[in-house]
Amino acid sequence: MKLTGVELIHVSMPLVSPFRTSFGTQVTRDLLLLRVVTDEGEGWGECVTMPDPVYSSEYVAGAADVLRRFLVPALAASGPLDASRVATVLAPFKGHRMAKAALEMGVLDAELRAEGRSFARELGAVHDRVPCGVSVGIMDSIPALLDAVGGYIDEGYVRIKLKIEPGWDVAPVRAVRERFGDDVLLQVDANTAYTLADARHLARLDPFELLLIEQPLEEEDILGHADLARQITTPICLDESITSAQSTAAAIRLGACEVVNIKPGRVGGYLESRRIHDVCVANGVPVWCGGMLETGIGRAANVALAALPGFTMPGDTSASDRYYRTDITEPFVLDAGTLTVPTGPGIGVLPVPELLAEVTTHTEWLTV
Ligand SMILES: CC(=O)N[C@@H](Cc1ccc2ccccc2c1)C(=O)O
Ligand SMILES: [Mg+2]
Repeated sequence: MKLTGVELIHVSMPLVSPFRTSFGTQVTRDLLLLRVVTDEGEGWGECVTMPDPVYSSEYVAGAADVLRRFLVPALAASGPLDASRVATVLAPFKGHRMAKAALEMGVLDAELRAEGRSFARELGAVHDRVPCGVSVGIMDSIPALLDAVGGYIDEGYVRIKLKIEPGWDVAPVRAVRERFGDDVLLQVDANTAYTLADARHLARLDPFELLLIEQPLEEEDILGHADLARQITTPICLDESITSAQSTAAAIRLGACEVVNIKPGRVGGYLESRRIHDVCVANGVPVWCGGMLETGIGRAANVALAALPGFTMPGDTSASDRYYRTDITEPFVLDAGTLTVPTGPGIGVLPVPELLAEVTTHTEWLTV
């Protein structure tokens, strides 16, 4: 398979409602899609960067630049395309895992479509459908939060995740427990908003029997999470800190996490995601699939990944309408709390051209 070129497609999609986290409030999702064109057909990749480097160090314009000047030229110069070699070809360029993940995803999709093989089969999926959780933002009031949570439970979501930050943590968790009871699967995500000095405060969440607390401390603070784990009983899950199979093994060995959130964009792709899954399974650490408000393109691949055996906890693979009134692919619709794993070649979905055109702000063709 030979690379003909890559089209960068900048997309801006309005969110159905503002999504507030400890790092800010989003009202639209501005992201980058890659259309990888080869002599044997096309493949699609989704770059999950945000416009600003507030979730991680990557951001949309930076990803476009590193793809344009370094990653795509290197891939083009590396000879015949082979998805299993993309990470090696791109390794000389440090970091930029979300940009690398998008390019590898596009090559893998093209390769698998040409072979008539699905992501699910390539990655080793063992389920036909995956149970879905939902991520609930920080709200203006407790009543508003309870309305939102009640709505998601009515829609069938099997797990509720609440975004928290200092000043919005114990009270919302207590209110959800009091309203919806102890049987609701409930977890929280701080997106690095706390420090080890908050340990005693975070221990006040212990009585609420949460499944986990996600990324309470900053990305680099692996030892801090290990120290925190000795001061609270709520299991710690890492998100931003998990960047590779190697860093996952280190975090587990250091006692920094009991659960892992796997996000293909954050770790450099779906192949590294499978390696992280394997490391976690070997260590008895449950994993779940995180979300970056992907379009149906990334969502399709995430649902396939979430069907691997070690994904034993519901992830943030929510339905398309959690974030978008209109997705750019056929929408993913919740069915009895689950999403169905795509079975078609590659990621199994394609953008609907007129829907993609409506949300495309600009495109750039990278010749090779
Ligand atoms: C579903 C979920 O909570 N995702 C991320 C945080 C997040 C939140 C908001 C976002 C807005 C635009 C792009 C990416 C975003 C990622 C997380 O688990 O930490
Ligand atoms: Mg998170």
